Amino acid sequence: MPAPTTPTPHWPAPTATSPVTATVPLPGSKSVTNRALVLAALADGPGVVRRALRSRDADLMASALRALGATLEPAGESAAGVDWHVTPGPIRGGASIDAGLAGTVMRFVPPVAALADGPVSFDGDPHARKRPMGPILDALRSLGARIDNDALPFTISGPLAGGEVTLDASGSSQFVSGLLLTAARFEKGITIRHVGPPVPSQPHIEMTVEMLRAVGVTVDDSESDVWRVEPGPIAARDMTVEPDLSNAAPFLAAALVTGGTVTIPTWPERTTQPGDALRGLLTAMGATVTRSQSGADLVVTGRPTGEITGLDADLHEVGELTPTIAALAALATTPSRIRGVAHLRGHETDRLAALATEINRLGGDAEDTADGLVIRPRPLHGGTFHSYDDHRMATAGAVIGLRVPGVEVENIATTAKTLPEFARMWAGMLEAR
Ligand SMILES: O=C(O)C1=C[C@@H](OP(=O)(O)O)[C@@H](O)[C@H](O)C1
Ligand SMILES: C=C(OP(=O)(O)O)C(=O)O
Repeated sequence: MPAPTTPTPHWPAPTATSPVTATVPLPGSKSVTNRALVLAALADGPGVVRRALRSRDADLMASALRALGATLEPAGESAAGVDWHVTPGPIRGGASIDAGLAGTVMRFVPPVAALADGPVSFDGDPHARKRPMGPILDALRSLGARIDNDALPFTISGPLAGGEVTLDASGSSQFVSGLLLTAARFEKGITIRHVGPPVPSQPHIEMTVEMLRAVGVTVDDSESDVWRVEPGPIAARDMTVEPDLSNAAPFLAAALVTGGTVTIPTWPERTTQPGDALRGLLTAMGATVTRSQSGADLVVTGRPTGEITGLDADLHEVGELTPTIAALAALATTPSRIRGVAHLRGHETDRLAALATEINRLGGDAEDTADGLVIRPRPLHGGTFHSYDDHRMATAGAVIGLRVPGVEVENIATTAKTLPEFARMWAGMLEAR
């Protein structure tokens, strides 16, 4: 596939000269932040979203909700994030929403916009126009909205009353999450029925359902592939965002690659974040995964030799971990097969094609299959690792560069989508002792 070019200088990925020993505190989860902001903007009174992520995707969400009538005031901003004081307002029409490349903005905000008193237009980055939107836009149409296109850019006009809808969410769980987040505000609530191949990223749907219940919304998910939300108020709350466990992935991978130890503070005991699956995945690849003495932190240690074992894994539920796992697989001593992630072709870029192309560009042996990747051991060499404006491609390049001298990641700044401080945190991890 053609690699996009950008004018920014390439980032020389640092190569580790010794095992890393670092503690890496992570800012808040993108997925939790953007759900919490939507719920706060739709609530029945003022609320607070604490330790919210500041990043491109989160800032786009904040701007979108402001444009639709909510007031968001930042307080206590630090490296850990920001406390947003959110005061809901009547949902206003006439806004133009920039979704950037954020799936959460392009799928979670249109149902909010359908509550507005006038049309709302949406657009985003050039690649955002290629991301799948059809099923959620058709669902909104069948509930009464008028929408003039089947992908970005589009204009949506409500009102919609809610009711029953059937859709195929095999392309993205965000179609379901987006409808669920606003549904209590529809006059009739919603019943969503998924028909088609399995919905990916179930933990993200559980995250939506759990967060809705935490703000007093009644959700029935007792039948598989059917979700029913009762109409009613969304309670104003004080919510705290967990650290982003998917963004822990490249840092924890560094423990395996360098034969070192990486600690992530305040890893939740129980969470709906898919990043929690890293505990099992990294163990399968040779890591020792424990909790700190206090029990609060996650500690991952690689084999002293730095040897990484390939794995055969279905990542359908945790697709956003694929780029990091693929980077580790490219450094492993045995073959890997990643399955169940055909939907990654609709992510920030076609991640299956991009990963295979970039691993092979460095001399590796990777092949994209219909629903995943096959990666076989082969020595890698330096070269440019293109990021395709995809934050997780950029961090995958950084993981490979830890071991392979001369890797240069194109457009490292794209990590700002969910972790603007990535390059600085990466350098800090390598300097820590
Ligand atoms: O709801 C969410 O916050 C997300 C759901 C998943 O989307 P898909 O189901 O489209 O993979 C995930 O990959 C994305 O990073 C975030
Ligand atoms: C798929 C991802 O993002 P988005 O929320 O834009 O879908 C991701 O972060 O890996």
